[in-house]
Amino acid sequence: MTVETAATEETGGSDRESRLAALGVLAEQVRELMDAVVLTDVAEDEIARVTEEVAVLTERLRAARRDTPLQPEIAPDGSFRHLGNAVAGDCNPYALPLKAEVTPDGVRAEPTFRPMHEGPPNSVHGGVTAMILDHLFGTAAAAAGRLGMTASLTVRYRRPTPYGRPLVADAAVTRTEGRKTWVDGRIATPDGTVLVEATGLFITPTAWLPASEEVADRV
Ligand SMILES: CCCCCCCCCCCCCCCC(=O)SCCNC(=O)CCNC(=O)[C@H](O)C(C)(C)COP(=O)(O)OP(=O)(O)OC[C@H]1O[C@@H](n2cnc3c(N)ncnc32)[C@H](O)[C@@H]1OP(=O)(O)O
Repeated sequence: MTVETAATEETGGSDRESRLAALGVLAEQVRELMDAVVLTDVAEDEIARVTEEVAVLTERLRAARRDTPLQPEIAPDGSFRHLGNAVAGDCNPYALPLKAEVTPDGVRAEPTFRPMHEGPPNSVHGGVTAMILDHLFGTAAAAAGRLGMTASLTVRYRRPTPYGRPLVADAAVTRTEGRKTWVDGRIATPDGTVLVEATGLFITPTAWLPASEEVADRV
């Protein structure tokens, strides 16, 4: 795994940080746009006008483009970040973005899902909650010095997951064996009602072993 270090101030890092912050604001605005699309009830001719305007904006952004989304890197403050990631990336409109914090037991987050995550009527799609747990589990493994790829994820859906209100998610490593790491966790309401729980198996690719322990302090 190759992780670049973000540009420093001497190499124009503050300009880059400012641009990335602006991209984060754009991504958040696009999330608002996506919710507006799934909820809008405006007239058809207004939908057509908005579609034309969005097409123009899309072309403006395409005027200069990278080959891939933003890749993992060490931020100026020394922490790991992956701004283009589909779950945690501030600059990816598809991401919540999930903010995980390391706790004495593992990791914890307070995800709030959105109307655009609709699955069954009025609740969050099971694939979306599984994705969030998958990422949180990978973060728990990394924080324990066991950076890995998901080999399997078993999800148990206990209650429909609502959007529009803060929930609590946590994950912790339960067992290790060689390059294998098992992680358990859940998404629950703040009062502790479990909505989704899962168990994941993460495997550290042999090539990642040298970086694996080093990353723990950067998560
Ligand atoms: C400075 C940097 C900071 C970084 C700080 C990062 C912090 C931020 C964290 C972000 C967190 C993101 C979390 C998202 C995580 C994804 O979304 S990952 C994407 C989804 N997963 C994938 O794409 C994985 C695709 N699969 C693979 O690449 C490979 O199959 C794997 C999983 C790496 C394993 O390959 P391998 O190492 O070649 O495994 P192999 O030698 O065949 O088998 C090893 C052992 O595992 C077992 N095994 C292999 N596969 C499986 C399986 N699927 N099920 C059960 N057992 C299995 C084998 O049987 C074998 O067992 P033993 O015989 O040793 O008992």
